[in-house]
Amino acid sequence: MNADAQHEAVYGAPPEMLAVRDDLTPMLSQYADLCEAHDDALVLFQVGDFYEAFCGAAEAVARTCEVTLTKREDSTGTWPMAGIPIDNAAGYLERLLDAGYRVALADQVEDASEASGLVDRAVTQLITPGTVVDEELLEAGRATYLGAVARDGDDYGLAVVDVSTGECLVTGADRALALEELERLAPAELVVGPNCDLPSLSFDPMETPFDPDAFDPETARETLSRYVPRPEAVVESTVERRAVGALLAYAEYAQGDSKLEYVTRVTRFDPREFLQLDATAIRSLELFDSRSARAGSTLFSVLDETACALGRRRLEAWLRRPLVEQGAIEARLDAVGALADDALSRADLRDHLSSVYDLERLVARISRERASARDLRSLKTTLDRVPEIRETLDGVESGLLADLRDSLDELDGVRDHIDRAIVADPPQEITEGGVIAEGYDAELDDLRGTAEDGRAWVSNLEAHEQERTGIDSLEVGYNQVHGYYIEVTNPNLDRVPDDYVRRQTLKNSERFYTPELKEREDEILRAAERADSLEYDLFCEVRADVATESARIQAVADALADLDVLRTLADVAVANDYARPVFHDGDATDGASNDGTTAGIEIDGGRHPVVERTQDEFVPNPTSLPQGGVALITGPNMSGKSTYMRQVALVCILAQMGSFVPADAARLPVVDRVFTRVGASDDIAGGQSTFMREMSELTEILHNATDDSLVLLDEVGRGTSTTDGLAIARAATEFVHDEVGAMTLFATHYHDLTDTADERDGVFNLHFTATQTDGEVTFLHSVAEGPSSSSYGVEVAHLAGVPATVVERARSLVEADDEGSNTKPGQRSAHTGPDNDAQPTADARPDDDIQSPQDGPESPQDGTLAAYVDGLENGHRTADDDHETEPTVDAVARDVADELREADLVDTTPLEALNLLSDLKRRLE
Ligand SMILES: Nc1ncnc2c1ncn2[C@@H]1O[C@H](COP(=O)(O)OP(=O)(O)OP(=O)(O)O)[C@@H](O)[C@H]1O
Repeated sequence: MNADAQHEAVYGAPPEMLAVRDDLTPMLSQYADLCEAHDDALVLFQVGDFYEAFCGAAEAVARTCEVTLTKREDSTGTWPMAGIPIDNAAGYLERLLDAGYRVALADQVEDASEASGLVDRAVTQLITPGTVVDEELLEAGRATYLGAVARDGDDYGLAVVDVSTGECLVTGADRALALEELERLAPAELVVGPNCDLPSLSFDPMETPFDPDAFDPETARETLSRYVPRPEAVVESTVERRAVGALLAYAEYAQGDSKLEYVTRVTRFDPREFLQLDATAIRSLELFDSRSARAGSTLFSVLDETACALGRRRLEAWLRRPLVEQGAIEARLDAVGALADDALSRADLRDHLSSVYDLERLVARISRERASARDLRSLKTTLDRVPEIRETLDGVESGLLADLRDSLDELDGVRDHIDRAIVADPPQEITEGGVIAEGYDAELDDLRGTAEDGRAWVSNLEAHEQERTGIDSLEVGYNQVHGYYIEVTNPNLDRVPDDYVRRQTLKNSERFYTPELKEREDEILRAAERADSLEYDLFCEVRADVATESARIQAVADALADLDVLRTLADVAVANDYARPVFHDGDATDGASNDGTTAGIEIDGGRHPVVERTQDEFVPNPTSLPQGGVALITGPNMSGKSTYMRQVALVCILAQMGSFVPADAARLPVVDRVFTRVGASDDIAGGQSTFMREMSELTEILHNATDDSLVLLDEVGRGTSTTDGLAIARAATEFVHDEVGAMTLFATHYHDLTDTADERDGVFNLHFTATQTDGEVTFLHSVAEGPSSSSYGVEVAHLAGVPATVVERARSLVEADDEGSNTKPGQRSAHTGPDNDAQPTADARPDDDIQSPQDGPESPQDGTLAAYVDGLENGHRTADDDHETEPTVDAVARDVADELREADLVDTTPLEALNLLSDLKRRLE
């Protein structure tokens, strides 16, 4: 989409114009200059009411915006041209952005009527996915980030800014963590520093080339010092400083090389201060985006009862970044609890917050000098709510709510100022008067008085002149071109007095003025014009004055956002019957845990917050997952395994973001990370090798999970042959149990895997079942202890109405397989086949010996999964695994390789070569 080749003809001055540079008309010459100066964007050039583009850029605009490609002809040539109307440019700009273009708006910066010759034009704004500030191009409830990444050896710095609100975040981490954070923040546009070497990302940011010098440590310090007094106090390393410095430098450049006044806080965070959710987990738990077409089928949409855009963005941030500090989590839970218990305050808060405007964006517009008088009034309306909100919070018992109430600065000065200065219902335009309230400025009142007196004199003039001249039909009127006039019809012209001066002749009448009328007119116009321009100046002064309070207003915005989220979480908890989770510190004596293991996740009557909304009757299920425990979950397709696993993860995430949870009760540890690996068939990776993806996600988990992590494995190993799949699944289970110690839920169709529970204390089986009632298959959706019956799949096939002959044949195959098989892990056995008989997939392939990629001489002999699988297959890992290894692909491959090595290609005819190849291939297969 963002093809450079495509942009070559679009960005920069059109070569055909440069060829006749000296002969171009002044306007096109100005266009070419601006294109040259902004050769990293498509220049849209204001000509009156249109933005125009020429040559290659015109073709791109015409194609992308579906507008007509016309041409401009002059003495130097014929130039392809396309234009978009300025009045509704937003929709067109959006299309250009979506098509991957960066756009520079070259506006007329002087009044065309005052210009002597060519109107001055300048690029006033660069519009790119990460720098858009126009309301129409922004999603109200979502932060749009611009990001920058810098690298120093193994350390990465990452910074993002939301240019529409001024929120600026910076962090530093090793490569893996930084990439994870980058995925989580998913900036719309990314400035990548030298040598960063980023892999392909799961989202699709516009990568922006920018001056590498901006990443220089000293330059970055200088940039950052424009925003914070002591850069060293904000960031923790040079690489963080380089990232945030370059980021701000680019944002300034995009906003016309000026400081971003509304960036009043640069906040550093450590990813480890939050529950880490990588992009895979965010996606597979469907926190924000759902793979299902059903509306409202994400966790965010279930929670989103926010009353204002501030709250909506904050809710998203909290859900993306649940906490790990128990005190902070409890503070949020206390606040949610207090509001949940107080329906009246909750309703009042909702009411007040729903009339709160998007303060963060308002303040940014005010600082950027783009706010209108209406924006200032919106600010006032919002601030008017603050005392009421404070009052509502007076009676509510919670430390956090009390703190938030205290930080709600009433900003009386700002409110009064706006109230005194700006009329109650100002016009959208700020240059045409009617904006400043009466009594605010004496000079303005005088000027308005003069204009008013003049108009009053004119309105009396008609009667006065009718009486003086005796012409009853005489009229006094006004038009834009000629100003005030006295109109006399032709039959009365003989009675016109001598002081009437002819102004205009019409068909049936003449228009006149008198010297006094002219004088009054000049007076009125002078006063009105002067008043308009004074109003504009006064308005700018008020706006600038309000801008000096940006930081205080942003602090109010911050508190309102938090309040809206806490109120929302309370609403959701009450409406959906959620319970307050209790956190324990992992001590078994602290309760709940049964058999001496350390207490882990204990949930009574847990529900999936999203699925329960779409289901007539959702069956709640308990969870008891000790710390370090691995639950192997079996059961037929559609029985509820994935839903169950996800609901456990969602309960943990909700709890750590400070929300009540969909359960009767929950006792939880604070988890440090949630990992998910969902099965190949569920994977949206599409054409890529899903197995490779599955394995790299598994590797990621096994490397990074800790004993405080929650791991969901859904059908791991399904992407390859049954033998390898089962071996990998077993190895992964053992590894995660023996080496990692993470709380793990593993849904599997490999029935053989359930044996692992006999070998390891911390591994246990759970299962889901189905029954048949009146010929209908019913999934009970309730979890039970122990493994699912191994032949269950065939029974489900039967229940599902698969023809009897097929079911019988399947049964006899299972029995035959049972009799003739080993039960060694890694080999097909009676139960080895995935028990998801209702779903004939790749799993149903006959047994084969495709070697797992981890095998072979290069296998690392360390504590990795690869080594583990290797060990298993070679019989060294498990004490009771004393079977001979089946003839493996190793031996065949070695033979084939030897034969290839020995083949004398010089003396081989093409036919012989083909035969050899075919033979080797057959043996390998
Ligand atoms: N506890 C429950 N109560 C009611 N309905 C449920 C419950 N759990 C799941 N369901 C319903 O069953 C459907 C299938 O559930 P789920 O995808 O979890 O099954 P599964 O066992 O993981 O299937 P597969 O093995 O094919 O992935 C869900 O979409 C939901 O409609």
